[in-house]
Amino acid sequence: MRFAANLKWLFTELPFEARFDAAAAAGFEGVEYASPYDHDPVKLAGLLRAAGLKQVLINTPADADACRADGFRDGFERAMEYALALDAGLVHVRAGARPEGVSQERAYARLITNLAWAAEQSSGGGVRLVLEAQNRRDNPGRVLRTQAEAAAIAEALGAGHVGVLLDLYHAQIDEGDLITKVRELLPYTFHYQVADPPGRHEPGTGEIGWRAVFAAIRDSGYEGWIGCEYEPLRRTLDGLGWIEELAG
Ligand SMILES: O=C(O)[C@@H](O)C(=O)CO
Ligand SMILES: [Mg+2]
Repeated sequence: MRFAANLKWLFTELPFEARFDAAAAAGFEGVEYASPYDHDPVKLAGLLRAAGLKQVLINTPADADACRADGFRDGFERAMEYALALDAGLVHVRAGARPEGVSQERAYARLITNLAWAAEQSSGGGVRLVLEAQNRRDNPGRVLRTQAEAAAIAEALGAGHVGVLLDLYHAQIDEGDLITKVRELLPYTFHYQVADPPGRHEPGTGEIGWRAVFAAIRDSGYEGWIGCEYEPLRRTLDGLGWIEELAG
């Protein structure tokens, strides 16, 4: 299994630019971070190259949620520019939270319309899009509510390059039954992220049975990356033993 360091969450003991080398020195071959937009893409590409790292995933900009009527298209185009500059294979298209005064049904319809447009814009370009259903406790008002909804949208769009980011932290909080999800969502799962609830720290610090879950991922034949998107309990390096212990 291939683990990517999420540089928004890991190695925060260091300034952002220094996290690339730190991740590579710790043995990571890939990195992800939600928002590259405060940085020059050429500079980011140089940091990746110098550290010998692959950029695995970025998000669409935080002010361009796909459930909104305004701003999405410009934000998506910006995300695609960064994805191409960084050679990022995956763009997480943020579904976002229902705008005030807008019904769930209307926001959901807007999400589908925007995603259909984004799927068409990005078809044949080598960048794949993923949808992440986030838990309702941390994300009140979120429009994409379940892992099954995310998979159903990917299926309905039928684009082939739109799939699911199965974040096991969110999935555990709202739904549980993770091993079934790993197996049933495999055709749609382009990316995983991991953290252990309730604290969102390293796997092994909370309630998930990680040995069985990682064994299910391995047995499923999943070949993508697993993003480490957790808040280290102490220093990042001190907490990396779970990779060998639970997923080795
Ligand atoms: O799970 C999360 O919070 C992230 O993957 C994210 O993309 C936040 O928008
Ligand atoms: Mg996530």
